[in-house]
Amino acid sequence: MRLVMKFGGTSVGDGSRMRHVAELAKRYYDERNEVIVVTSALSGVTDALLRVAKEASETGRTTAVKEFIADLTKQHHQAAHDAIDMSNTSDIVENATKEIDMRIEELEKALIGICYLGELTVRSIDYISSYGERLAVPVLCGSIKSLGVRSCSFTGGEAGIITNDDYCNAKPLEKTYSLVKERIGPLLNNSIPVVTGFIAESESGIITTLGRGGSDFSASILGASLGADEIWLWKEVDGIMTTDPHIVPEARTIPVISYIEAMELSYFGAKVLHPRAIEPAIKHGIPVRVKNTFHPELPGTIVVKDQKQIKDIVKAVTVIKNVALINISGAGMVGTIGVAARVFSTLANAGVNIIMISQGSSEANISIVVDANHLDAAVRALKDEFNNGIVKEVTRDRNISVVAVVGAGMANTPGVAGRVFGALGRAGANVIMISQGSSQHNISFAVSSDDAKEAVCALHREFGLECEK
Ligand SMILES: Nc1ncnc2c1ncn2[C@@H]1O[C@H](COP(=O)(O)OP(=O)(O)O)[C@@H](O)[C@H]1O
Ligand SMILES: N[C@@H](CC(=O)OP(=O)(O)O)C(=O)O
Repeated sequence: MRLVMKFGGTSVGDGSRMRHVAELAKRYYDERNEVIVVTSALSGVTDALLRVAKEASETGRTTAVKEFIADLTKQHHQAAHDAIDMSNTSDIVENATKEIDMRIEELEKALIGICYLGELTVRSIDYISSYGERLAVPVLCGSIKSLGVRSCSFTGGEAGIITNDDYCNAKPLEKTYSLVKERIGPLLNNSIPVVTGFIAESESGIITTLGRGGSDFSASILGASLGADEIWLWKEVDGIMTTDPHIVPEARTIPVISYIEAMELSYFGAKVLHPRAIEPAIKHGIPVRVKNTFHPELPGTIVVKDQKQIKDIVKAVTVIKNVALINISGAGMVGTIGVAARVFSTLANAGVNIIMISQGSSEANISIVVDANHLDAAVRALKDEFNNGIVKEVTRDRNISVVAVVGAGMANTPGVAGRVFGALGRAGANVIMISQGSSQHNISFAVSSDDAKEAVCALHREFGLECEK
């Protein structure tokens, strides 16, 4: 089989985990599979890079940059020593360490530059955050080599992933698919190529990123380009589960799920998949498997085009935190044509990401859930736009979460909404806003963040998701 295997940040969290990942890749390679490895940054490194870049631009403190660089160097040197087997040769660890040092030197220069400039553009954010993955590849590639398997490393751009220049959320261009095939395809019969997840390159060779959590997307792009038999996303969980196991420990693994359900789950906040991760896989009909790096013997979840038999009405419950509610109200809105259009174009022009919308039939009120980071910009833009009395009030609430129940079995099954809201009522969770897409594959609603955990637990119980069927 031709397999693209992506390992997330927790899976490559340190040197001993990297070593385990290298052994896993070798095991499948030795079983006569063609294996391409995609790696994320060591867990926490992308967050740390973004934090230090922001601090550098705000405070200009070069000493803080130097301290960060010293820690990062130590962390990656240690990882290289722990991941790379030195019983045969010390060259591999020396080469990996040299590459790490070279990358870190470039990174330090860029961060010091940001200190002096005092500004951080989206292009610089992508450049800085790319170093998480660029520091991880020499370690993983070295680890695989030290196990006696040929390996070479690539950045996403070197592998052929070419995007538009929508920094921080770049989209692959069509030529990616043939370029990756041309560059990586010929290497598969006698080596395990290791490619950085998350990062790519624009047509003019500038580093771009595919958005946070974007390594899943990279794996899917590579899998689609190379006509993989399956794309395997290795994580710290047993698969796609009925809800986040960190919220409800009784969550169970979903053995089979359709593309559409998996996409809905990720749109509604299940951090297990990047929201765009399976688009290329869908387009090329490639199954995606989610597996646990630390329990490779478990089958995980397989995401397929169509599920033959749908026995569960609701497959999973998700929660999106970090959102906020805006309420736009005023008697003048009733019967005034074009208010909604003005609201949405104003928010679009302000770069606000809208998560949920609801308008009562009285037309005197529009409620919108937005990304919490966009709240201030959204309220400012709406107040500027409606300063003529049609809208009386624009209010905000930051203490909001969106909970969703997802499942293709909900379509045409009467009574699901009744059960959802009945369960929430019994749990004492106050529903602030409701939305159901016409696909009938999800019902989502906003609650106070204080009620979110209870709401998720109540729905998980109501639909029998915690017990084996
Ligand atoms: N429905 C779900 N099923 C599985 N994991 C979920 C779900 N919803 C949220 N999660 C979270 O997604 C995370 C995915 O695993 P992780 O190893 O962090 O992935 P990656 O490193 O690829 O980003 C888990 O830590 C888990 O808390
Ligand atoms: N390192 C990047 C990309 C990524 O996908 O990471 P992870 O696989 O750990 O979610 C991030 O943190 O966003």
